[in-house]
Amino acid sequence: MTVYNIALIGFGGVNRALAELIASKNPLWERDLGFRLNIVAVSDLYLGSVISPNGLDATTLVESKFAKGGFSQLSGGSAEANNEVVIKNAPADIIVEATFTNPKDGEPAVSHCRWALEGGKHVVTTNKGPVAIAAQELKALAKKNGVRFEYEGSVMSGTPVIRMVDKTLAGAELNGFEGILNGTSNFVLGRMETGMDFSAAVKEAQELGYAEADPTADVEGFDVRLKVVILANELLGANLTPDDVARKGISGLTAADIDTAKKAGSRWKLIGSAIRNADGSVTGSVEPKCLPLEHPLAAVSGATNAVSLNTELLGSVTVTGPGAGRIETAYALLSDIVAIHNLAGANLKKEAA
Ligand SMILES: NC(=O)C1=CN([C@@H]2O[C@H](COP(=O)(O)OP(=O)(O)OC[C@H]3O[C@@H](n4cnc5c(N)ncnc54)[C@H](O)[C@@H]3O)[C@@H](O)[C@H]2O)C=CC1
Ligand SMILES: N[C@@H](CC=O)C(=O)O
Repeated sequence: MTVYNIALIGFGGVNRALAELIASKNPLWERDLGFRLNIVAVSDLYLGSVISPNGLDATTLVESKFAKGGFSQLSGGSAEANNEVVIKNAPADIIVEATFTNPKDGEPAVSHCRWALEGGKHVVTTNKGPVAIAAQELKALAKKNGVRFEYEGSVMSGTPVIRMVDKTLAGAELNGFEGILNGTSNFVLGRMETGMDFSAAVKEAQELGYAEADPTADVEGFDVRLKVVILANELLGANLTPDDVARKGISGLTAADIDTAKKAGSRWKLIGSAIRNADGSVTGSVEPKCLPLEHPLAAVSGATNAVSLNTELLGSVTVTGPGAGRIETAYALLSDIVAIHNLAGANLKKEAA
């Protein structure tokens, strides 16, 4: 039986959801995917950190109501989030990075990824910071150390846009994309259409686990800007940084704007896009657009995301699916681990007794 030892960095909505899945689905994964996951360490800013070489019980981790610093109660635990010690010293095959996204410089998550890859540990992450800001460096580091840096959940949560386009649209000649890439802002706009106030709608998105720790990132377009950078660099071969992408969020939209659009048979959406220019350069942008109801992105509601890919050979191909949510995003981490598992010659497989 193949067992992957994993260390969770950050134990908020997403990594907690992964632990929930581990608690209930390991037997299914063993049967259908050929591996099970064993949590050997967790580190969280609020809860502290713990290393348990034989593995922590996922159900206990999920069900215990730990107070601040509560991991100190566990054997091998500390009230401090000793991320560096955990990443470097825990006997993990895979580091699962799901701390806050820092849209400015990606830190400290970039360092978390660096420490892991330098130590020959795979990284799977839903954190957009390291991917948008340091993907080239981290991919090169992974290659040098014979491991993988995987980040499917950094765009559109568990909806497999990065891997799907990479694998199944190869050769279709992608010229650009436009999409709804932030679940929170789409959810908020939908709620405002029903008459809900902006702040109440943001609060609801936070309660549902969609929003960033600071929801300004969602409603002001910073989150979409990172996702445009990730998709443009990954799928269009661009070399954009967040500062290269023009950005405008939805906070300036009033109830009257929403109402006027509705009466005109249209709907406001926060659109992230990128196009390849005639000279080969790529331009990205984030802005609210008032779309006619017949537009393919106009009907995308709630925390659902969608991206229309403009290809030379197929025309427009639209991928749609969950764009946020705890379990949905934890699934992205699982899909990254499946990708690692499926790689021929992966040297991390361990035959348990
Ligand atoms: N929730 C969602 O729907 C999605 C989230 N993401 C990204 O996944 C990551 C995790 O998201 P959530 O779990 O929803 O966030 P969250 O805010 O619920 O949890 C983040 C956790 O990380 C911990 N943390 C923050 N900085 C830390 C540090 N330096 N060291 C150790 N722990 C630290 C916090 O204490 C918190 O428990 C974020 O980067 C987010 O942008 C990506 C796609 C979808
Ligand atoms: N806060 C983000 C979560 C996923 O990246 C969103 O709402 O889309």
